[in-house]
Amino acid sequence: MNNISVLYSEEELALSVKKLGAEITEEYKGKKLLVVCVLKGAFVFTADLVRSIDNDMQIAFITAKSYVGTSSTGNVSISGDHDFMGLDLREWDVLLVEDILDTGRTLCELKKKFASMGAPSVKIAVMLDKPSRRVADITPDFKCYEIEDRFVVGCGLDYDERYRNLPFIGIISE
Ligand SMILES: O=P(O)(O)OC[C@H]1O[C@H](OP(=O)(O)OP(=O)(O)O)[C@H](O)[C@@H]1O
Ligand code: HPA
Ligand SMILES: [Mg+2]
Repeated sequence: MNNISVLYSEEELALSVKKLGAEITEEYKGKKLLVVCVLKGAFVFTADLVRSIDNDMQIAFITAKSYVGTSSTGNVSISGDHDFMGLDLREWDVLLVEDILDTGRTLCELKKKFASMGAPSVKIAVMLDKPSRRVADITPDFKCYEIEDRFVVGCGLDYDERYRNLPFIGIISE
């Protein structure tokens, strides 16, 4: 059994997400916003964040996977609906929503992909940023928290597919 200690409680996270939502609302006033949720990890954060953004928007989903246990394989596999509901990406300002920016490999790949489809802007919103582990040159445009190099779980984040349902962000130790 793993030990999990609370890093951010459900209550503090909710406040932080609301604040971020207000910031994003300002940024996208008058723009055509396409929010892209990066599955699986971002499903909880996206559901909370979009309800704190007071703009017209559409929401799409894409799947990206590169971790086994606590290790990045270094190989990001992207799958899912690449048609984006038939939208012409050249008309949409894209906001990629992620649970965590760690080495940066996942978001680097995704940013390139959406830019290559002609989106006028591709920005990044993350719940957690772990800059000390970065190998790709990428920074978040919007973030709730910057964290140290610890493996975290909860609110969508998993350890071998477990703990995504925890309502808080926790640090796991074996
Ligand atoms: O910055 P990086 O080092 O690329 O790490 C961040 C990515 O890793 C996790 O996804 P994972 O590959 O574990 O898949 P999951 O979303 O299904 O959990 C997390 O949800 C991010 O998508
Ligand atoms: O700290 C983490 N926890 C869960 N998944 C992750 N994917 C990258 N970093 C992490
Ligand atoms: Mg993920």
